[in-house]
Amino acid sequence: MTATTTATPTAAPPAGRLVATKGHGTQNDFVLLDDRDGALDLTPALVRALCERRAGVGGDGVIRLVATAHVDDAPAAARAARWFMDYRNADGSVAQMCGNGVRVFAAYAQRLGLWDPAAGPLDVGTRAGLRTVALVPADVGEGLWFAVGMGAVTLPGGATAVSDGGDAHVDVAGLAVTRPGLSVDVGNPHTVVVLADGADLARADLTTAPEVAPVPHDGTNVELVVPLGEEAGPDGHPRGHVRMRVHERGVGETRSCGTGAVAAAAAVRAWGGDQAPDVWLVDVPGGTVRVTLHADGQAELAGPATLVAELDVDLAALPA
Ligand SMILES: N[C@@H](CCC[C@H](N)C(=O)O)C(=O)O
Repeated sequence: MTATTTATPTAAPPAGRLVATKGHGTQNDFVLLDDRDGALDLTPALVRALCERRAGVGGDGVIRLVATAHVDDAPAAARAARWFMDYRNADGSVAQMCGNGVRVFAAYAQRLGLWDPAAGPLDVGTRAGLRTVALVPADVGEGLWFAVGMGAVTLPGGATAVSDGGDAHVDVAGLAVTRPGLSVDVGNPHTVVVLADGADLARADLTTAPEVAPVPHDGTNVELVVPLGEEAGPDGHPRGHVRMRVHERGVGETRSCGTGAVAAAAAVRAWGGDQAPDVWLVDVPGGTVRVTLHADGQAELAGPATLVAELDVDLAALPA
């Protein structure tokens, strides 16, 4: 049951202009567009121009808020949501899901008057299915975080043991040897590689995409993780802790990836066996998020979402 409100439509911008909002979740940054009536022709070229960091607005991706009724290729499960997150990577490609993005989408829906958190969670349609967002107390710092029901997390290559490491081989520039990688599906594809320590993590060169073999059919996001051990959580139960860097499909290295954090937690728990914790803090260059892995295979991602600026974009001034 979605808790959306009936908001008055915004006035259309003048011809040649686009009203946009800039936001981020742990410094994974996005250009947000209010296209609730589905009138915008969001071409790959427009996405690339908006995301361009020097001549454009700058972002790891574009998030278009649109009524699900206007999305022809929305999966059946997403049709229960009134609003749909149409997510595009900075290179113009379409992605099924974005864990940081869906939190920022919720903050944006709230700002637009389309969601009242006091009335209940927000249902969000995505290409990976239905996602649900609610406000929760922050784990790190003050204020509120956005907690997202992320759906099922699966290991397409099967569960693995530490000694096996995974179902793929990953070659990361800057690291001497090829590492095992574990494929994790969070609605979008991930390959998680465990490293020994922070020195290895710092040494990894993510200015080029890690080479994954066998080559994933639809590409993959690659997470490099270093386990940091366990600590007691606020409820007294042990909580796992990892540090992560990520190379995102369709973008390059980013300062955070929410689906990647879920994949990292799922992989480290698979390597750790039955005794591994269900709750994980994942430190990324842009901050910290919390992942909860439920016994039924469902995951929750919690973290901050920040709206930074309202922008009046001159389309004619964007790079070609
Ligand atoms: N940064 C996002 C993931 C965005 C999509 C990804 N690059 C893909 O192509 O699958 C996140 O926070 O999950």
